[in-house]
Parts: sequence; C-alpha cells; structure tokens
Amino acid sequence: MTDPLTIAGRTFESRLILGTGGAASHTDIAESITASGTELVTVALRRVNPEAEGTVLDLLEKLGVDILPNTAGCFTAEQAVRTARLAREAFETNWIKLEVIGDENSLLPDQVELLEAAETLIGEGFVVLPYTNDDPILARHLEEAGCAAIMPLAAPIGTGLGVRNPHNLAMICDQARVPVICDAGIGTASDASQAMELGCDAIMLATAVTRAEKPALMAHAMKLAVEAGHAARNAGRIPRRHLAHASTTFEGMAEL
Ligand SMILES: CC(=O)[C@@H](O)[C@H](O)COP(=O)(O)O
Repeated sequence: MTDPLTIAGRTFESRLILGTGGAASHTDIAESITASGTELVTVALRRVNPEAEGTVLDLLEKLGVDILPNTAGCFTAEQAVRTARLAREAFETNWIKLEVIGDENSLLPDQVELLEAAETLIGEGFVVLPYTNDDPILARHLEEAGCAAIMPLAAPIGTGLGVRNPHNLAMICDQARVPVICDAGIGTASDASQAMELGCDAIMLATAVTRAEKPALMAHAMKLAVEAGHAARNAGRIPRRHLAHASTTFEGMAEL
C-alpha cells in the first residue's frame, strides 16, 4: 500500500534509512537491516576503510543495500567538502549525506558551514542530502541551493528524545518541494510514526536500533511505524476537537 520514495530520480520502496553507528556486532547489523526492509544505509567515510576486507562495507554489499556515504566527524565546510570528494572516489557515488557539526557537546549542525559546504558540493555535481536543524528558513535556503532532500533533526543525535519541535518539522514538510527525511533523535517507534504523520517522507535513524536491547526487533518496529505514519498521513486524520462529538448522531433515535 505504500508508494515509493523518490530522491533525485532514484526510487526506494522503503522509507527508512539506517545508520550502523553504535552496533554491537555485524550480526546485529545484518539482522537489523533485514528486519527493517531498508534499501539505503549510511556509512561514515572517516570510520571505514573501503580498501579493507571484512568491514561493514562487505556486509552491506552482501545484503544488497545501497551505501550513502556521510561526512560525520566534520566541523567545517572545508573538512566536509574534502571528505565528500574522498567519499565520491572511494564509494563511486556522487550522493553524500552532508553533516557539518557545530560542537561536540550538542552535535547540532553548524548552519553557516553547512550551507557553504552544500553550495560548493552542488556546484561540483554532488547529490547533497544535508543533516540540518529543524529550522524552516535554513531548510528553504538548502532547497534553493539545490539539495536533493532536507534532513532535519527530530532531536540531537543519539538522544532518543523524539520530535522536539513538531510545529517546525511540519512547517518544513509543508513548504518543501524535495523529500524531507527526519534524521536523528528518534527513540522509539511512535517517534518515527509521529514524524511521518507530520509529513516527513522518510526517517533516518541509527541509535534507536543499534542500542536497543533487541536491535532486530526494534528495526522491525521502525519499519511498521514508518509505514503506519505514512499511511495515516495519506489517509487524512480527523480534526482535533475540544468538545465531544458523537460518532453516531442522535437524530432519528427512538424515544426512551
Ligand atoms: C546526523 C547523524 O549523525 C545521524 O544520521 C545519526 O547517524 C542518527 O542519529 P540517531 O543515532 O539519533 O538516530
């Protein structure tokens, strides 16, 4: 029943993107990916050696999922651009999940450096998917710069706090003409559903699965949650009311 997701002309049946950061083992990663139904997994260039054998890359290849390289660990536009160029060579893809982190405590994006890096990379022919704050104005600037999707956070990376600012996230979704992928801060299945119900086109998450007590089971729950949230959004929810509204009218009811 779910319609496919299209990003920059590429179509995905699954609206869930996974990261592998924090996973306890390759077995956990493999079981979680299978249970989630994801087709796209993000990998930090700075954490893997594409030349080495027996890495997570071999595993992803075996599982038949596509790799989305990211610029995790970059704190300036210059570092992120350099990392993206290396990733393009190493992974033979011009897709990049662009992360430019502002500081180590919050791991929040540096908006100024992010926009600068996005503009440079788009100019070099990259398909840029930027991890950004839940700021509708910045989201608009990133879209106008030519980003293929916008990836606003639900909450800071690894916090599992869920959607902190549903109003902003809804505004970003309403105005965007490119896919909106809620990225980071998802803690459990209801958070993923909520983000989808607010209008997000997809969810990107790592910690909620990799650090769950049963990662594969949580990955399965996330799959269902993303599908449920997307279906509910498309179904058109009832308006919220302050007063009760009888589901059956009293009209024509027999007198007691
Ligand atoms: C921007 C970033 O690094 C996120 O994609 C992260 O990988 C996922 O965040 P969570 O671990 O909070 O899901």
